[in-house]
Amino acid sequence: MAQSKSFSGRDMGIDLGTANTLVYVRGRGVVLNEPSVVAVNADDGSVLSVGSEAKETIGRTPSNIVAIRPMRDGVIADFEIAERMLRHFIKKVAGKRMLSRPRVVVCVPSGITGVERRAVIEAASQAGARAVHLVEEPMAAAIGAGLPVSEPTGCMVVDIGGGTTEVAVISLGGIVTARSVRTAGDAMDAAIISYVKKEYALAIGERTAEEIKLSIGSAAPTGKWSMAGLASVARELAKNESLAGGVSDSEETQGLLPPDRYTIRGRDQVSGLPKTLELTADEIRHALTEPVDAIVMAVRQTLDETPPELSGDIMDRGIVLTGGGALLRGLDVRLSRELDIPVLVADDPLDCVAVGTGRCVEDFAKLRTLLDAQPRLPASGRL
Ligand SMILES: Nc1ncnc2c1ncn2[C@@H]1O[C@H](COP(=O)(O)OP(=O)(O)OP(=O)(O)O)[C@@H](O)[C@H]1O
Repeated sequence: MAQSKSFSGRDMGIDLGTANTLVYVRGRGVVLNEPSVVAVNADDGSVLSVGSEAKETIGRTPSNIVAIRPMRDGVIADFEIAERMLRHFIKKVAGKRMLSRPRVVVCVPSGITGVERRAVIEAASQAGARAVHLVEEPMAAAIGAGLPVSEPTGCMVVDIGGGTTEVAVISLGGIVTARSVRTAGDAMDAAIISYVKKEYALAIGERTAEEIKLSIGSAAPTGKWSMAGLASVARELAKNESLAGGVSDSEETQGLLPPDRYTIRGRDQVSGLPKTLELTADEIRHALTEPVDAIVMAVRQTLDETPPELSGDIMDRGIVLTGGGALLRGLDVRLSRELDIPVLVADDPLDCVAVGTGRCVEDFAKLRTLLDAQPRLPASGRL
């Protein structure tokens, strides 16, 4: 992987995500997939660790170490730290002695402003790129999901990441209508934190909330876990490494039946002491109502703005879900039921954006026209 091999000089595609950063190297595929987290010494500003190692420190740092997520809501919230993170990942992949500077295609949310675009280009250039091109996230997601983006037929992709949900209708190599809402996986975690606090006066951290979501979260009552869902839960939980709590019935996970209870530990806000609590899937589904409703609403509004001919294509073809949030159990069922349109989860939804960005690197000359689109008018931009 990236640690042992140097891909110096090879062009790269980078999915600079709120939750995870993935790097695709030309001719090699995805060679790096790490959390978008940097641990910094607050005393002197030095970077202590980046990626998986830094994520370990979230919620556990002594006061002089801060774990920073430089990407928030899908945009660069802390430019300096984002640049250091990018530089670290590019160096990790390209090797310390970069013989030639790579061309880099970076994937950005569709609602990004001109200032934010320039910030991304500058960060990647400072990190060692010789040329930087941007591809919009829903376009990359659609390419990665194998949708026929260049054909004169409408297809709809909904990419649910950590910070943003990107909804887009694509036809003839361009985004016809798009919506980017700042409600996605992180908002689901926040909703779980506030539910547990309100109902049980128990304080839990982001990592525990995410583990609850991965283990028993859902958008509609569902039956079995899909293989893709189960694999992603294992992968994401492994990134968090040590579980704060535990799934109550391990046989249920092995048999592909989602568990319906999850045990957590947190701090009782009244006594200040550690407390153990068992949560049910039903109450977590209830806790997720607001973010899930916001995602359904974003898709509905985008459909409302879609020209009728393209709507017909989408009715026939169905809506394709990508991004980690696509794996929330029952989300496809819920969307399909509310919108009366078939909804499909892409294969490997967590990798679609990186793979699509990678395709732009591999077929640069052919897909060049899909890159560096200018920001659209606010009506179809970020809410
Ligand atoms: N099985 C699952 N069920 C529910 N959510 C999941 C699952 N697996 C991953 N996620 C969530 O998906 C999100 C990460 O998805 P992804 O890696 O696509 O986002 P990102 O690209 O980093 O974010 P953004 O697109 O906003 O920049 C996290 O919030 C994570 O908790």
